[in-house]
Amino acid sequence: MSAGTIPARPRVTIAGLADMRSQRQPIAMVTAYDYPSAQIAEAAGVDIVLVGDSAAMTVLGHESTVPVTIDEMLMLTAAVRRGLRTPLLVADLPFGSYEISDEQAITTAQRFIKEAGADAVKIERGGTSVERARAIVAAGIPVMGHVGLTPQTASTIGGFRAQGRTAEEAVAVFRSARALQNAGCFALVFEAIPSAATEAMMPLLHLPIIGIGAGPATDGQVLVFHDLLGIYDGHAARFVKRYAELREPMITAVAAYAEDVRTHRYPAPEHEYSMPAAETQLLIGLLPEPAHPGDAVSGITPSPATA
Ligand SMILES: Nc1nc(=O)c2c([nH]1)NC[C@@H]1CN(c3ccc(C(=O)N[C@@H](CCC(=O)O)C(=O)O)cc3)CN21
Ligand SMILES: CC(C)C(=O)C(=O)O
Ligand SMILES: [Mg+2]
Repeated sequence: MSAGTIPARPRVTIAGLADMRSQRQPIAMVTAYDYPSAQIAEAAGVDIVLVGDSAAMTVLGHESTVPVTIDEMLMLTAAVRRGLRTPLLVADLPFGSYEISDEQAITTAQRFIKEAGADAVKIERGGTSVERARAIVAAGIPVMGHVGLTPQTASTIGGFRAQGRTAEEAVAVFRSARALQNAGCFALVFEAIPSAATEAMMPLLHLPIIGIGAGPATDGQVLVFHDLLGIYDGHAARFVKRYAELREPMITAVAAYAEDVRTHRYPAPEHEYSMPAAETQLLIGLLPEPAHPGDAVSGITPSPATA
């Protein structure tokens, strides 16, 4: 069945996500960073697409999420917008783009809505981020929170490590989650939190919780596009499940192309454009005389010795 024959799914809304939580209908979320990955997420029928600042690592090759800029994230988000219709489009606000003041947070969030077409933004952590979330929501922009392993501040939490593994730490995660809920967030990401801790918190929260490495008790799951497709070369976290191993076939395809070029198997006749024979004859008359033997071959500058 071609995509055109499938009836259009209604757009996913924030109210619709709340309904999914109350009806215990799991929410599927995936990251995307460009037009083709957005089209794939659309065709796959996911509920939420996140333009994650993980782009810093998966797309831009940085070692953490910290270096990605607002302008880089805007460019990626705008590309995803062009490939997406149905899922809710959430954009990560990058490190340094919302922490300074409510004014900075609102200004940055507005750019993602106005310039890139995001439906909502996501910010990390409790603490001062709770006030930022409240301010952005008050400015009319939906906010998703993110607690547990917060990669933007990995250096202050001991690296890319699970959070809330002691009762005391788990209570701190819960307090952040509850504060973000009270600040008006429409959903939260729980990242790298023991399943038992997540399970204990779920009945105490009323908004959709999307987990990544937070066990099965959450209302939904999120995975990074490149991780689930097997095209990310870096270390895979414990929570990653690979649904495909696309890196090897991609390398094989590009290597086959290079080999075809080197052995003159590409391009074949079906890849060529044709020209009427009479036009070719006319062209030869119009072009300068071919070079004489010993002259420079076209495109190659003669060396002083042979010139
Ligand atoms: N490709 C990719 N996938 C991600 O899920 C992801 C990113 N990049 N970049 C931003 C953050 C970083 N994330 C990460 C990265 C590594 C681990 C990891 O390897 N953790 C170890 C140690 C856990 C522990 O001991 O507590 C693991 O084995 O899971 C976890 C989350 C999640 N996010
Ligand atoms: C892993 C998800 C939640 C994320 O924040 C990202 O991809 O940047
Ligand atoms: Mg992120």
